[in-house]
Amino acid sequence: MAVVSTTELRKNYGQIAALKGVSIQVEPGQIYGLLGQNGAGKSTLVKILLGIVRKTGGDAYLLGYPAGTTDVRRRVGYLPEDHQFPGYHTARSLLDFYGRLYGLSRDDRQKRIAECLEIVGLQKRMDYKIRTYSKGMKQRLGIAQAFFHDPEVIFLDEPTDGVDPVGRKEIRDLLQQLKAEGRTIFFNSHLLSEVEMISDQVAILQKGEIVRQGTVADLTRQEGRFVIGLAPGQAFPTEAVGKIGYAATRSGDHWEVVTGVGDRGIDAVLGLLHEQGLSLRHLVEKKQTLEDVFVSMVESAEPGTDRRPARVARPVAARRADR
Ligand SMILES: Nc1ncnc2c1ncn2[C@@H]1O[C@H](COP(=O)(O)OP(=O)(O)OP(=O)(O)O)[C@@H](O)[C@H]1O
Repeated sequence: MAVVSTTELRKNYGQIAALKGVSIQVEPGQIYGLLGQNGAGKSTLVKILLGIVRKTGGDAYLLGYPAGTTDVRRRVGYLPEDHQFPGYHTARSLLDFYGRLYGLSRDDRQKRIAECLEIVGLQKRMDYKIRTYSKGMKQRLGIAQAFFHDPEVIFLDEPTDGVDPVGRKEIRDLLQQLKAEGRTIFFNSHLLSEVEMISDQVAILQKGEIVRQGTVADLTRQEGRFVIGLAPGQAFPTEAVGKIGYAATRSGDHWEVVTGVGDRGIDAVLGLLHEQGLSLRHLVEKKQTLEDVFVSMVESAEPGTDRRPARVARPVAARRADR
């Protein structure tokens, strides 16, 4: 059973169509990365799944139940974007507070606090006030809060936002650890290299629509392009390769050979190199980065149109109706 399943999910905020028929599936034990520009609808999708915002149409299921089902929330952890834990709390007192909300006994809370803070590497600072924590420490504490009650699925909104490269690596390792424990991780991020490094599945959301989804390998593959390197001093037989119907261009110390999409493959070129007594030192199918894929997806959008419009204060009744 899919952990998250949406079909033709739609959400309108008044005139604004935030989601225009989104269909996604997240399988158990995956790290699922949701990408999109500001205002693409990422938070809206997560908020519908968590029952914070009501859908306008379509279907949304979380752990097999309609999104928003109260009992399912116990099985879910959530780290919101820009969380602001009160600075007067310590890591220990904050998790104790959440433990009481979850209805854990005093003994269970003490045990779980020690375990969780050890996992996120905050045990030595657990009695310091949160206001003395760095951004990376606050994010790690936020993640500890999200998995404190041992949830099956964890939603993380920009978990590495504002964190330095070392802190980001620590958070990536932490997410891998949570995945190794069998949890499903659903996260939003603007940091495409992060998403590329840890996600099993990725979806790109643009103006309320999923424009690409698949594994990182699927999304970044450039079918029909190979990069070849020969032993030092050997010249690539561009002309001979051209005669058998392949275009080759030099790129630094390597040559890029276009085979085109289909069954043709690169074998004929390799055979020719062999016949000519050349020695192959490097051969890979060319890949693009997730950033290349993402930029090519969104560059067709008119500049600025995907930006979140300035919020205008609206009557309370209208805002309630949007929920
Ligand atoms: N409560 C609301 N009332 C009216 N419009 C809203 C509301 N919340 C979001 N929107 C609009 O819905 C669209 C999607 O917003 P959403 O916050 O889901 O995008 P996002 O991808 O999470 O953006 P960001 O990366 O900036 O957090 C935007 O056009 C936004 O202005």
